[in-house]
Parts: sequence; C-alpha cells; structure tokens
Amino acid sequence: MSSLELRDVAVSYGDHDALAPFSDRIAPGEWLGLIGPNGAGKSTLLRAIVGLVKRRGEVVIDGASVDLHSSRRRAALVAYVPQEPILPDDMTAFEYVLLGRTPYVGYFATESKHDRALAHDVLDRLDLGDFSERRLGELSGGERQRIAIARALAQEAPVLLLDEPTSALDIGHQQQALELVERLRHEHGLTVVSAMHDLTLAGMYSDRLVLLHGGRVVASGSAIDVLSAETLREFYGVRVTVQHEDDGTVVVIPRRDVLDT
Ligand SMILES: Nc1ncnc2c1ncn2[C@@H]1O[C@H](COP(=O)(O)OP(=O)(O)OP(=O)(O)O)[C@@H](O)[C@H]1O
Repeated sequence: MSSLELRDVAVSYGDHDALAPFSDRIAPGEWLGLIGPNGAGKSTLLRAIVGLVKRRGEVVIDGASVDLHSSRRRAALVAYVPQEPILPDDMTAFEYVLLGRTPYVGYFATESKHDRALAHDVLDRLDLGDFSERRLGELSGGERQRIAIARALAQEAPVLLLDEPTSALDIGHQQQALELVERLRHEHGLTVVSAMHDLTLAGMYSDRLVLLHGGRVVASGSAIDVLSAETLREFYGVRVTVQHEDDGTVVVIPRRDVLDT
C-alpha cells in the first residue's frame, strides 16, 4: 500500500498556466476522483504525476520523491491509463497486456510463467479472454480501452492513475472495469486517482472528489459536498437535478430546457 503526496504540483504550457500549484495527500488505498469541465486541467495533473509533462513541485510516493527513482522503478510504482491510449495495431491483446510486466522482467530475460498467468487472469477478469490472440487494430474502441486498463492492472503498481477510463465503454463494461479496480483496491490497497466526466460514477467510486476549473481547485470533499446543483451550475454552466439515494449514492441528472411555445 502506498501513499501519494502532491506538493505544489503545477504545469504551464508555454505561457499558459494549465495547472495552478496543486497539493494533496492521497492515503494508501484511497480513491480520489478528479472532475471538472473540458480543459479544467484533469489530464494535465495526471500527466504531471506520471512524468509525461514538465512540472514544478514534487510528487512523493511513500515519502520519497519520484524524481529519485529510475524510470523502471517509477513504472513499478505508478500505472497510468491515458485518455486516448495509442495501441500498436499489430500486437495481440495478450502481448500488449504482458508489456505491463516489463518493470519486473530482468534485462535480457523474458516474462516468467507468473507474468503470463497474471496477464491472462487480468484479461479474463475484464471479460477479454476471448480477445487475447486478436490484433489490437481489429478491436473496437471500447475493447481497446479495456485492453489499456488490463495492461495497467497487470503492472500491479500500488498507485493507479486513470484518465477517463470508461468513456468508450458500454454501461455493463463500465461497471465491470470500475468494480475490478474497486476490488483490487480492497484486496491490495491500490491507491487510485481518476479523472471522470460521469459525475454519478465519479461520486460512486471515489472516496473524495476534487473539482478543477481553469487549472484550480474550486471544490473538494465528499460527493454530497461537491455534487450540488449550485456548484455544477456555477462551474459547468449546466442545469441538473441531484438526487440522494438511500445507499449514499449521489445521482446527477441533466435537465432539459423548457422552451416557451
Ligand atoms: N500539450 C499541450 N499544449 C498546450 N496546451 C495544452 C496541452 N495539453 C493541454 N493543454 C491545455 O491545458 C488546459 C488543460 O487541459 P487538460 O487536457 O488537462 O484538461 P482536462 O480537464 O483533462 O480536459 P478534458 O475534460 O477535455 O479532457 C487546456 O486549456 C488545454 O487546452
């Protein structure tokens, strides 16, 4: 189990400040949900954590700055599913998921029996067993997205970053993928940070939500605190009804404009 601490993490693209200094401590086994309208800075924050954009500030895992680790060690600590994964068309699903084991394979060595069994297990758990020998270029968008999630889970890193992991998935596969992450969180104490546009799902799975707007945190707390009709109107410019279910689920329902006739 690993904690993830972000100390004044900030990103500028040229002279555009995409992310103002952001600090948080995500406890071992916690799930933090990032929400916010398009361009709010959610992907930028995830990319800064994984080291894909130049950032200021510090990313600390289990008390040690990630900058002190080799890229191989970082890959063993942090797995990341990008919003639009670029997958090699000619590779099979199994070969691609097996790449998630790279941080554990010695130089000049090949994947072990355990690595291969783990890759098969993750594929099965995401309902992808029948796809393992299929080429990635021949899969649908949702199947490819599930393969990208499978690769990240096969990486068995204690910190998992998910950028819109379910945007291309049907409702059944959305639930299946998020439930699998949730199960691994309980079984292995996975620490999760996800960016999600579906506010109901984000609230349902996250322990805590952070709402970004223009690269700044404008609200944070539980789903009940953050997902209010007033807050969503202010920062998304949207009219919604928010329902509170008996089991604690906060359901966000968009409302249609009523046109004068
Ligand atoms: N490589 C880049 N170069 C320049 N500007 C960028 C780059 N990537 C993102 N931006 C800008 O940074 C801001 C934050 O973008 P980011 O992708 O982090 O938003 P987001 O909240 O993930 O949005 P979305 O919900 O649309 O995915 C936006 O204004 C975007 O135009």
